[in-house]
Amino acid sequence: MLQQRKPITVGDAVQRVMEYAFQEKKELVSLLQAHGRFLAEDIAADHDVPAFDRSPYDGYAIRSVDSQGAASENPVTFTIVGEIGAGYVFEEEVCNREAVRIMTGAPIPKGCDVVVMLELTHTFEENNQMYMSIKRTFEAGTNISYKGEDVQKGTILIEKGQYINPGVVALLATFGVDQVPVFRKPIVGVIATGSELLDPSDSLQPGKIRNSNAYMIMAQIERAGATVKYFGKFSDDINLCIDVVKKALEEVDILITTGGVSVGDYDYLPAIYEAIDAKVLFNKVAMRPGSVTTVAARNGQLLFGLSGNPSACYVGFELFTRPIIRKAFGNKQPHLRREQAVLGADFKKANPFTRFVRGIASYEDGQLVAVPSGFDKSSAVSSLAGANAFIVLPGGSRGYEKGMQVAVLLLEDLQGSEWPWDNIKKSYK
Ligand SMILES: Nc1nc2c(c(=O)[nH]1)N[C@H]1C(S)=C(S)[C@@H](COP(=O)(O)OP(=O)(O)OC[C@H]3O[C@@H](n4cnc5c(N)ncnc54)[C@H](O)[C@@H]3O)O[C@H]1N2
Ligand code: MOO
Ligand SMILES: [Mg+2]
Repeated sequence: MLQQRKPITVGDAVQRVMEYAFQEKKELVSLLQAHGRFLAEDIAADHDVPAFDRSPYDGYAIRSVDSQGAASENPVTFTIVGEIGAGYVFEEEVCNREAVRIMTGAPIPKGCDVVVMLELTHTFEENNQMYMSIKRTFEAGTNISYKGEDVQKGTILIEKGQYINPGVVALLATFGVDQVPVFRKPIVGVIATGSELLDPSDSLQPGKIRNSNAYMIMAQIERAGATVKYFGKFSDDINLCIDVVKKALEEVDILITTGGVSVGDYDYLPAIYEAIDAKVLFNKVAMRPGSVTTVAARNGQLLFGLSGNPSACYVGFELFTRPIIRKAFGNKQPHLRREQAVLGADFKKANPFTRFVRGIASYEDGQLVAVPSGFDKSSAVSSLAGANAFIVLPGGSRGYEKGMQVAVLLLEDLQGSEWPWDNIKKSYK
């Protein structure tokens, strides 16, 4: 007699998985390789930025005191005593009614406390000497970019766990971090099971389908930030699959299989977990699609048994595997970012399990609106391409109508959320 599986809530299932989060590991990568990684240490400023007072404009550096009395009917003339471009230092002290031609980014010469923009000056030559005149006064400090005005020495600039975006790369370069401490990417193995599977390059044959899940999961692993190790597709042969799973576990941090987790005659994953002494954390989740998602643990390693149905497989990865990967990066918000949205279309099919409808969330007049992205069966592959969100429809006996408030989980978002599973309630008009 078939043993009934007991469904648990999605939140409980995710929690069971997160208890197996593994130890973060650090490595150094060159700055050129750092984009898209996660910082493994806080980075503090070891100098001010700017590191010296500098000019924000092209013009003339002068002493404010010398501009006193300047007016349109009373221009004040300065002797130009030198010129300084960015990257150079003007060594002499600037004295009474002297000006130094200065370029944007150059250090302010000693004695000067004002930069006059070139457009406000008149330059002329007399007896082989260059002069400059101005027709207004300037207060001390006009047009000076002060040392430390951007960043002060000692400030924590970027915290451990921060995603390294182009702006973070700029800071790392500014502070000379050319070997960047980042969290090591977990290696995630992928195995596809199913005697019906063909490679994408194969021609279709009767009863067969192309293996889309493995390629989809590999792209999801990369989107989550981890490294992929693909072991291939295998027919439903239990002994072969046991060998492959065992071998794969020696080479990866996490192992994902797709297919074979339900109750069919050739659904061998439950037997495989038993054969290799893996402890099943759950094998039924109160969700659609992906109710058969099974997760097992063995020697601290997690095995994700994702469904063979493409939409179920996709959802299972994002809800259960993604946060484990993000956690390995010291990320404090490893789960999909949750937002509130207005349902943009009726979804009348009631279901006792919480639905994760693949959807498109977009702003309309400042309001986030979510609509399904297409065909909604667990077996659907077409609706995945357009999806940027899951529309979360809690289980119940009634359907949902356009205009209701719903939670959405955003798929392409880097910010994530700490724990999106509390207070997901039914919303009735
Ligand atoms: N009697 C029951 N039957 C089923 C149940 C159930 O509770 N009782 N659950 C259904 C649900 S829900 C799902 S989801 C599927 C899960 O199936 P499996 O995870 O066991 O996966 P398979 O049987 O191997 O395949 C299911 C489906 O997906 C296609 N598939 C498999 N691998 C791939 C791949 N790599 N790329 C693309 N498509 C793939 C496969 O051909 C099947 O059509 O079980 C229900 N049945
Ligand atoms: O696990 Mo199935 O995806 O609920 O449809
Ligand atoms: Mg099956």
